[in-house]
Amino acid sequence: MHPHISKLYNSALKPSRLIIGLMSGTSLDGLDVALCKITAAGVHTQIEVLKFTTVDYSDDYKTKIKQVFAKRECNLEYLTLLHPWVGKLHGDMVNQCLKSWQINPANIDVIASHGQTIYHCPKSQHQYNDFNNGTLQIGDSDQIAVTTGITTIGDFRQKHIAAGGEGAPLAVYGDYLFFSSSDENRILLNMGGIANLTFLPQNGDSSAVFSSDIGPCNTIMDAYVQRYFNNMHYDENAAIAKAGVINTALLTALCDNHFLTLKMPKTTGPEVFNLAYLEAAQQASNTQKLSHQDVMATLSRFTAEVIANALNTCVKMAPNSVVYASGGGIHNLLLMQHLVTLCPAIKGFKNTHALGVDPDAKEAVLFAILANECLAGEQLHLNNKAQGIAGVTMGKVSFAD
Ligand SMILES: Nc1ncnc2c1ncn2[C@@H]1O[C@H](COP(=O)(O)OP(=O)(O)OP(=O)(O)O)[C@@H](O)[C@H]1O
Ligand SMILES: CC(=O)N[C@H]1[C@@H]2OC[C@@H](O2)[C@@H](O)[C@@H]1O[C@H](C)C(=O)O
Repeated sequence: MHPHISKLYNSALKPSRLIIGLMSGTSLDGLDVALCKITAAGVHTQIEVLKFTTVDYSDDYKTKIKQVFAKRECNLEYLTLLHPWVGKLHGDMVNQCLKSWQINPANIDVIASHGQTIYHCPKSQHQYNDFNNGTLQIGDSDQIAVTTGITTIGDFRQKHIAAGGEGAPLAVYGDYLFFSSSDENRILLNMGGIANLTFLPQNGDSSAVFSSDIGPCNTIMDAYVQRYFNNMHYDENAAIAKAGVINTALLTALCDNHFLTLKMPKTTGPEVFNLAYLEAAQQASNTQKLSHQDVMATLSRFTAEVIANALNTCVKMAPNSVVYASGGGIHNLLLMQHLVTLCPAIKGFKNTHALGVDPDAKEAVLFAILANECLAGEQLHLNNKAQGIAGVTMGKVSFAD
């Protein structure tokens, strides 16, 4: 047996493992790095987040990714070169974290790497009859493994697609295993570039559990700020949006979209919800001349209405649901205020801190859970046909040597 196989086998047999979860989301703000101690697997999973940080991306990284990100057409040579380059960079970032945390890489069982989504293409969003669902993440795991010397599990989304899913949201697995409760109906709401939710009814009926993208959260607002405000990545504390007035005509045009009418579960991305989407809505509502503040105020309300519709659909199925939010959008208090106003039937808005997980770390932790399942899990029986997720174990293994 090759030594790397026996090392992996031994990791799988251990009562607990040290796993580094890596998440690079659609907002392109940085690489989230969560060092987790995960004990057991499946419904017995226990997690301790030992360290968490976000390693900020340089402007150079953002510029390079934006050459291809969510674009229907791109330079294939550039994309081919970006794939190993991003992997190497993520590996370097992990090394930098381990050094500053004074942790010996030999003590880490595996790295769980999400990679950088470049294009997400569910069937509902493309016109090719011959093709089903597709999604593409770059940042090759072999590069991470070789750079860090740590076995790396990556490319999680492809198995979900192979099993009939859309490749997202994968949050449902970790959310179900770790955040389900027999005491309350829960909705785990992630507010990143795209908003998604996992519905966890308290009756423990796994066939009712589902996860779905909702629509845009920060993605259009971030793109707008980046286009019109020099050196700003996002509207910090909603300062711009708060100075504006909601425009009803633009709001109505923004809400008029096919994806938003589809039933959950469904997935989407910045391929649909982007500046072109806003510009089309402005044209349709003849609101091209609004101030930046009014546009941002309207986008904020639009985001809140889209998320509120999804939450209100869930709360009809599970009264007294409590929302546990995560992701950068929770820091946008204007958005959160709108949500509370629009969702009177939600029993409470909390964040995942209340459940023991830093809301900014949650997605990175979820990928550590998926890697743990890949190593030590048993077949999952969610029996959830609507989602097409029953019993798949995700991730591809890259060895360092
Ligand atoms: N103080 C703040 N005020 C307003 N918005 C904020 C604040 N802090 C973070 N954000 C928003 O959160 C975003 C980052 O969120 P996050 O890191 O969860 O996204 P992501 O993981 O890249 O997205 P996804 O989950 O869709 O892949 C920022 O781009 C910004 O829009
Ligand atoms: C294709 C892709 O990268 N999708 C992301 C994105 O960011 C949020 C939302 O859209 C979600 O579907 C997904 O990420 C989370 C981690 C998920 O799969 O659960």
